[in-house]
Parts: sequence; structure tokens; C-alpha cells
Amino acid sequence: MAQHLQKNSTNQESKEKLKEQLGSNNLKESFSHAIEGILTAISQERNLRIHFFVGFVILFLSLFLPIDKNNYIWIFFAVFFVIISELINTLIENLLDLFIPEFHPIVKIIKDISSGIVLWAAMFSVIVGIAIIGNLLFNWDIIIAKIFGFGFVSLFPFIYVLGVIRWKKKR
Ligand SMILES: Nc1ncnc2c1ncn2[C@@H]1O[C@H](COP(=O)(O)OP(=O)(O)OP(=O)(O)O)[C@@H](O)[C@H]1O
Repeated sequence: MAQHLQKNSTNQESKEKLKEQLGSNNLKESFSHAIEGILTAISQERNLRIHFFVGFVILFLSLFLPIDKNNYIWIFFAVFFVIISELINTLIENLLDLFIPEFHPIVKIIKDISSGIVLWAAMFSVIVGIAIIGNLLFNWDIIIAKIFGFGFVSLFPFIYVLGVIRWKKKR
């Protein structure tokens, strides 16, 4: 019993030491851990690399376009939103691979929903890109964004019906 308690406290001590070594002691270290996380995610996910590159090109271009304050914020929001959703997707995938590395139907559901988050964010950013960048670069009328918008909006009933059919089948 005494031996067991001693072993537990040694384990606890070594865990705390490891935490001290790995944990952030100051702002610079917190920042470098965050950058490390983003770099790891980029190295793991091809889609994140694509979104990062496209996002950079759009943000870089928007520096030189005659863009007003509101539109500039929308562009930034759209790019950051897609990258954040990719990071969340990568985070979820890593968590699942850590705890449930084997094939599991629930893992499939969670990973698919996680990919759905990225797809939804990407659809939003396409509309913002066409409406603002398309207009500034190619003089596209808002009608082009509305045509894409119509395409996305018509997905709503389609997706809804497919979801309801699945729900009915399960009952
Ligand atoms: N352990 C698992 N159990 C069940 N299905 C899985 C499992 N791992 C992956 N899948 C299925 O494979 C798909 C791709 O998963 P993966 O982890 O390879 O992500 P990925 O190739 O980075 O794709 P993305 O990030 O674009 O969703 C998942 O959406 C899911 O349908």
C-alpha cells in the first residue's frame, strides 16, 4: 500500500515537472506554442495549406484594391473564418485519432460533421469573395454573387429533405 502511494506521488511529481517544462511560462512561450500548433496543422492538412495560400493571396490583393472599411473587414472575416474552421477540423481529427484510432461509425459521423463545418465556412467565403473581390477586380455585378447565393440557398431544402429522409429511416 505504502509502495503504491509512493509510486503515485512520484508519478504526480514527474507529471508536474513535465508540465513545468512544457507549459507556457510567459507570453512569448504561449505565442510560440500557438504558432507551433498552427504549423503542425498546416503540415498535416492539405486543405488547410490550400486555404492558407488562397487566403494569403486574397488578403494581399485587398491591400492594393480600393476597398472600403466594411468590405475590408468582411474579407478578413471570411478568410479567418475558413482557416479557423480548418483548424477546428484538424483539432477534432487529431483528438479522435488519439482516443479512437480504429475504425468506428461514431468517429465517421464526428469527422464528417467536422468536414461539414469547413464546407459551410467555405461557401460563405465564396459569396464574400465574389461580391467584393469579384466586383473590384472584374467589375462583376452583385447579380453574380446572387446567382452563387441562389445555388447555395437551393441546397438548403435539398439538404433538409435528405436529412429528414435519413431521420425517418432511423425511426
Ligand atoms: N477512424 C475512423 N472511423 C470511421 N471513419 C473514419 C475514420 N477515420 C476517417 N474516417 C472517414 O474518412 C474521412 C476522412 O478522414 P481523415 O481523418 O482522413 O480526414 P482528411 O483526409 O484530413 O479529410 P478532411 O479533413 O478533408 O475531412 C472522414 O470524414 C470519415 O468519413
